[in-house]
Amino acid sequence: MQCLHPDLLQWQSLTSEVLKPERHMWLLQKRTEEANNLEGKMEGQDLKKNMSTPSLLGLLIYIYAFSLSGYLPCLGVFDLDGHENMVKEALSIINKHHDPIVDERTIQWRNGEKEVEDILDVFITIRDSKGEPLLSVDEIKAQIIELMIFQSLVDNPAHAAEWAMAEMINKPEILQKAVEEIYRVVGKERLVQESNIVQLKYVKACAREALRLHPIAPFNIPHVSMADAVVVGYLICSHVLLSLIGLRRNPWEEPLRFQLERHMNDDVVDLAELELRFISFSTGRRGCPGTALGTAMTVTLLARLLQGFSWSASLNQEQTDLKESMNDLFLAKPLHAHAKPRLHALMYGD
Ligand code: HEM
Repeated sequence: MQCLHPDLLQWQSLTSEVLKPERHMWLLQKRTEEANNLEGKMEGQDLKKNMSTPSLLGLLIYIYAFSLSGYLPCLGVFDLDGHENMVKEALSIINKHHDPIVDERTIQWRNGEKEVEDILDVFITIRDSKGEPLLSVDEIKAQIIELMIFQSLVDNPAHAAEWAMAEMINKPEILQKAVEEIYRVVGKERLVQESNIVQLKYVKACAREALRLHPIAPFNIPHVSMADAVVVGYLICSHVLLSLIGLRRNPWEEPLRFQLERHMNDDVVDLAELELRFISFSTGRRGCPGTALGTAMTVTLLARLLQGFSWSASLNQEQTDLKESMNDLFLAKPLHAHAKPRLHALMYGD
């Protein structure tokens, strides 16, 4: 039985094509190069230096922001809260940065100078059942922004790793155990690889606990179930949004404590939580298709930060400040911590 809107079916087949397991493996080499660059560039660098990133993060705020015209559409033309203007401004900055890359790449394909090397190439070359390009150039540009904002790809792994680090620096015994696990499994002579993730149970529990305690947004992407459903014993009526903040608290003891034991009893520790005792990647038909990629990025980032550096609160502070921002669920102030390299200099590249 086909019960999905054709546009949704197209969107789902597109995302499953772009994020299918073969592609995940195919892009491993590129992710490893990026991770290696990060290790080398860590000291003193601003990791959010891409000029379009602040605009993307700004857009995330407006996905959930209260807007009067959302309730009284007739007021939409007045843009009373200024959201429309701010979203337009942010989109124009993002487009200025991304459009030339898409345009140049499309020309390379037209001139036959290119082969499939990354997800942008996949978007350009993907065909429909008649062999025609599935997406126009404008649709490709829209898809890329969509992938970056709507799926929070741009910051979900960094958000989880930043919160995990902030929590762990305040709990040196946890930090120490995670580092010991990394040295036991991987050692000091080579950097953590994605293939090690399966053995890094304790590090994964740290990332999982960060995802539980610090979701990136207060509500799930506006997906609702069409019929009543039971989630962790709670009846959720149809058309109700799940609150990520509520779920991080309800089924847990001492829910606001960063406590790893709650995850260590399972034989396998995964970042995905299929029983929805909290929401990391969610589940079901609209669950995150980037679970494998999101897990790989989050755990590798966290593990490499722990492997490569000794961490402490920034100078003159005993603890990191764990206050949440007033406007969103990010740290009120970006994490500033003291990182001292502890591997051989050759491990940090040039
Ligand atoms: C730590 C990393 C990530 C987390 C925590 C995460 C979490 C989520 C969540 C909670 C949803 C909503 C599910 C729902 O409403 O039921 C979602 C949707 C989605 N995510 Fe992720 N995600 C992550 C990384 C990624 C990555 C790396 C990609 C792709 C490159 C991705 C692609 C998507 C897509 C395409 C959807 C929409 C699915 C749909 O609408 O059917 N995500 N993600």
